[in-house]
Amino acid sequence: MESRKEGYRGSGKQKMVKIVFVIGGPGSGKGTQCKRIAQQFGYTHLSVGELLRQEINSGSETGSMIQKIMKEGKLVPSDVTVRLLQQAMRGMDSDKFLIDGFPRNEENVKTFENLTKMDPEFVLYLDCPQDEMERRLLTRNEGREDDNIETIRKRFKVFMESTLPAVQYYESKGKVKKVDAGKPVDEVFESIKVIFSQRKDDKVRPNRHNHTCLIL
Ligand SMILES: Nc1ncnc2c1ncn2[C@@H]1O[C@H](COP(=O)(O)OP(=O)(O)O)[C@@H](O)[C@H]1O
Ligand SMILES: Nc1ccn([C@@H]2O[C@H](COP(=O)(O)OP(=O)(O)O)[C@@H](O)[C@H]2O)c(=O)n1
Ligand SMILES: [Mg+2]
Repeated sequence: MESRKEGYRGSGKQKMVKIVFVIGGPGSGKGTQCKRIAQQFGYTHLSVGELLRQEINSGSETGSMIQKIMKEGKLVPSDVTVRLLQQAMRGMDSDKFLIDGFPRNEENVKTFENLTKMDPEFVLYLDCPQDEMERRLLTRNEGREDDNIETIRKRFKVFMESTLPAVQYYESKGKVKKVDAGKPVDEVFESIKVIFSQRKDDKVRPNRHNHTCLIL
């Protein structure tokens, strides 16, 4: 399917943007691969988890609500998440967004559709065995409150019960590109490169100013 830019009207201003969602279990390598994709193909990388952590660090009331939910490995209400995402997209002078860690459930999907009237170009699904994801998270060492074995297990459960149905929704629309994310980083990126290189808009190497990863 040819890529198609969507009108983004959330702020009153019209902005033509293209979005790709990156979904995968906790520790599947979303952040790692998104950085590379952003650099090589000129996308702006937005990590929804990082946006939520920024809100926690701002000390707002919403932030303390988010912190409790994250610690439990649960999902933040979609209106909060999508609002943060919209704000971040509005603030960036970019027309290609790689949205990492979103959607996480069907409510995320519906809220995004309702508020932005946009559809992703496609959904990159990083498929990784759970024991490998667990190993990676336990050695990630980013000081995250949710990277402990108890919360990790809860996050796996949420992934199976809530996120996989969202993947299935996009599968039914023919929008999912799945890669085996259990392999070493470079090998996973090789598979991802094939997917992005096949797309007309992404073939051309981006200009250098487009390489920014906004949040990470
Ligand atoms: N393919 C891979 N093989 C081994 N380790 C990986 C791989 N991809 C990522 N990692 C490491 O695993 C941890 C989780 O990766 P990350 O990109 O943060 O995943 P996610 O954003 O999906 O939770 C990090 O420490 C990262 O360096
Ligand atoms: N769409 C999203 C994304 C993240 N989150 C919350 O943020 C946490 C961390 O998300 P993340 O994407 O940074 O986690 P990783 O998969 O990168 O390990 C999740 O476990 C949820 O609590 C959410 O509620 N909704
Ligand atoms: Mg991540």
